[in-house]
Amino acid sequence: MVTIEKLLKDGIDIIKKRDYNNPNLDVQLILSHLLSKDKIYLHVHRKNEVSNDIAAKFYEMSRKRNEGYPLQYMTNSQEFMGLDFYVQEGVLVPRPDTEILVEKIIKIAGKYERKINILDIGTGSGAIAVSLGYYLKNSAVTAMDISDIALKTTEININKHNLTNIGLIKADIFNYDFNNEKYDIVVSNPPYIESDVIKELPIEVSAYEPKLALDGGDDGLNYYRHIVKVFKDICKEDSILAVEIGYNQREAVTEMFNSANLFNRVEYDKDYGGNDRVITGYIR
Ligand SMILES: C[S@@+](CC[C@H](N)C(=O)[O-])C[C@H]1O[C@@H](n2cnc3c(N)ncnc32)[C@H](O)[C@@H]1O
Repeated sequence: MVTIEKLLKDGIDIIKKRDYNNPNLDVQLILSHLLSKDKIYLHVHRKNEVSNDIAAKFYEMSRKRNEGYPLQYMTNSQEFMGLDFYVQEGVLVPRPDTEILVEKIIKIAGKYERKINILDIGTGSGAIAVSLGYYLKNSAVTAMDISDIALKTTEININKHNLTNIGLIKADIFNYDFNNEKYDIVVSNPPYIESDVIKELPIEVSAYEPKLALDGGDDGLNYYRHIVKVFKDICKEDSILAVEIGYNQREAVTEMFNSANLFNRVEYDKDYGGNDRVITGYIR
């Protein structure tokens, strides 16, 4: 039997410090998860012994974490918009930057008195769709993804938050017939990394997060080109299109929005690092 204190110390020795990880926090989160207790418990009960079974799992998970395996896939959890999301290998871990996009839509949608139809293209864990469904009770949200595991994960999150205003569509956005369906708001955080750049990202992302969620083609812009085209067919006379973009994509995506000859106004919102992160086009 080994104490909590010893496990935490051993874990920090196993997980080597890199630029973007935090071994001290990681070991606490791994052990909290295994013991189903919060971090404070670990500190108050440092001298408590844990079972050999848990200790073995802890060492295994610490070694995996040291190889870059994302913590969120081990704990099956990521907080987003104040809600706990179930996440698993095969879906993108929701990022804080994406909250800018969700906050933008919540602000816009608050002004509608009618029921609003929202489409989320590339829903992943359902972070955007589920948050919008949760905070906008006057919304009917359609969450679309090409990936089975993404849709399964979104369904888990819909049930976790007891929502009844979200529907799922399994579809490839490049090849889907909307059949006259129209939406008030179309939102997307599409794959937008240039194909060649993916291998340069931190190992957590490049080795373990799904390429399908990252790869935006040679220039990273394939999905935006197509989403603007699709939007033309599914918009109403006052619809809104809002997309998350990469830090250097404002100009190119603005050009696409402008060439659509559809939007009366385009707005930009910055992320916490001061980069343009969300582009929103208003037809009216
Ligand atoms: C960057 S992730 C965004 C996930 C989630 N919306 C978020 O913000 O955390 C992009 C998502 O698009 C999905 N996707 C990729 N290609 C697609 C396609 N052709 N049609 C529909 N969805 C696609 C991926 O499976 C992935 O879940």
